[in-house]
Amino acid sequence: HQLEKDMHVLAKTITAFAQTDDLAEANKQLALMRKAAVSSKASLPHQLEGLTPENDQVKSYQGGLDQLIAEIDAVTALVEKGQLEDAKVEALKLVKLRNEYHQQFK
Ligand code: HEM
Repeated sequence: HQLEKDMHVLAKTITAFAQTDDLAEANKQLALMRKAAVSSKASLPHQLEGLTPENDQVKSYQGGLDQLIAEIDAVTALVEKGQLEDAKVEALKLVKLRNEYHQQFK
C-alpha cells in the first residue's frame, strides 16, 4: 500500500531530522518528508476506503495532512534561517499531529 510506504518515509525522515546537527541534512530530510506527506494525500486509509471526497471523515483526514504539510513548511523555514534548535522544538508539533490523527484514522 502506497499510504503505508509514505507513512514509513514520514517516520524515517522525522527520526533522521531529529538526529542530525547538519543544516543541509535537516533540509534534505524535510524535503523528503514533505514529498511523502503530499503523496499520502492521494491515498485513503483502510478505514475510509470507498468514501468520496465529499465525506466529512475524508475531509478531516485530508485536513490533517494539510496541517502536517503546513507544519513541515514552518519547520523548514526555521532551518533555512539556520535555526536548527528552534526547528526541532517546532517539529514536536509534527508528532502531536501524528498522535492526534493516528487516534482517529489509523
Ligand atoms: C510525521 C507524522 C507521521 C508519522 C511519522 C507517521 C507514521 C506512520 C507509520 C509508521 C504508520 C504505520 C504504517 C504501516 O502500517 O506500515 C502510519 C500509519 C498510518 N498513518 Fe501516519 N504518520 C504521521 C502522520 C499522520 C497523519 C497526519 C495522518 C492523518 C491525517 C496519518 C494517518 C495514518 C493512517 C490512516 C495510517 C494507517 C494506514 C491505513 O489505514 O491505511 N499519519 N503512520
